[in-house]
Formats: sequence, C-alpha cells, structure tokens
Amino acid sequence: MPHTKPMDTPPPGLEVYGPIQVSTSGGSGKWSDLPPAKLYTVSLIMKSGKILLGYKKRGFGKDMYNGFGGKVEPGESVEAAALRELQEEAGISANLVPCGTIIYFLEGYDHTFHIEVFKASDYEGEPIETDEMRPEWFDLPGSIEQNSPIPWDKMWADDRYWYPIMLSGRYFVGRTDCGETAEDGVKKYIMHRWWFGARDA
Ligand SMILES: Nc1[nH]c(=O)nc2c1ncn2[C@H]1C[C@H](O)[C@@H](COP(=O)(O)OP(=O)(O)OP(=O)(O)O)O1
Repeated sequence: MPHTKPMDTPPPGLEVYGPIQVSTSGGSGKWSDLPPAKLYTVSLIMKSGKILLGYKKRGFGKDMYNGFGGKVEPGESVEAAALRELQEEAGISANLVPCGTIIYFLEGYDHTFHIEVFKASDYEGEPIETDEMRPEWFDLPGSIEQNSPIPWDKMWADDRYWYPIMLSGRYFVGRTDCGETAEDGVKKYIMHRWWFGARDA
C-alpha cells in the first residue's frame, strides 16, 4: 500500500465544491504550472464483483489497462463522449454515473489532462475486442491489497490512489503530476506529487 501523509490544501487547478475530505496525498516539490486543459473521459463497468478494464493496443497509454474513454470532441457533452467512447472501444452501452474528476499533468505534454470518470453497475451488449482495446474482467478486491487482482503495475500510476475512493462509493477529485521515462523502450511513469479528496456521493 502506498504510504501517504494527507495535506489539507487542494492543489491548484482543481475545482473543489462542497465539503471534500482529503483522502490521500504525497510526493514532494512544487506543483507544476499547468498548460491548458483538454477534456477526456474514463468509464468503468463494475458488475457482480468484477470490473471491466481494457488493454490498450495502440496510442496513448499503449500496453496498459484502463477504463474506456478518450477525448471529448468539440461541441460534444462529456456524457455523450463517455457513451461514444464506451461503444467505440468496448462495443457496449451503459447507464453511466459521474464518479470523479482527475487533473493529470504529464511532463513534456502541451496540455493538462482533465479526466471525467464515470461508472456503471450494468451494461447493454457484449464487450468486444476493438482496434483500440481488448476488454478483460478482473475480480474486485474486498480491499486494496498488494496482491489485488487489479493489474496496478500495468495501469496509470495514479489509479491505485483513486480506485479505493471510487470503490468505496464516494465521489472523488484529485490531481497528479507525473514524469515519463523509458527503460528498454518501455515507458515508466513517476509520480512527483498527488492529492485526492473525497465526498459522500
Ligand atoms: N492518469 C490517468 N489515469 C487514468 O486512469 N486514465 C488516464 C490517465 N491519463 C489519461 N487517461 C485516459 C483518459 C482517456 O480515456 C485515455 C486517453 O485518451 P485517448 O488518447 O485514447 O483518446 P482517444 O480515444 O480520443 O484517442 P484517439 O482515438 O487516438 O484520437 O486515457
């Protein structure tokens, strides 16, 4: 489990409405100055004690597992984008509910990732492999442990911090600043600083 020492003040760039309790924070150094944000979605389907993730076959985040999602197109609502991406990447539809917001800064990128996260407890259709994603079900842990069936080591580094909040049914907001390196051609992401807060949904 990550060791964290919560800091009370929400990071810059994060809009926090209402009573938010700090859930986890850590790292050190100054928060980076944020470039302009682009809107993205991530959708997670959780049914019968399992979570559906997609193995990304190409593009940004290749060879990692993630929820289904992508860029919000100009003129499109965030909800419509989330539904479109779920259909395009997994071939399914769902009654998506907003469950969190992530501000993600990755060194060297010209924009900040503003990611709206959605969840659903049911879906319509059959998950299919697409050009972009290969869907796979993972058992949901009763608690977030190191031997969790969720493949943390092949996921974005921040996921292990906000999944526990999301799985507890609370709404979360957070920010992560990361750097990217490559070892033997394999990209690695190092978290410089992070902060996640939660409120009852
Ligand atoms: N730190 C992070 N943690 C996380 O859980 N998901 C992240 C993340 N940073 C980015 N993502 C997600 C957001 C979005 O679902 C995906 C990136 O979107 P993509 O680049 O795949 O967009 P598109 O599917 O629109 O791309 P193209 O089809 O290649 O234009 O990765």
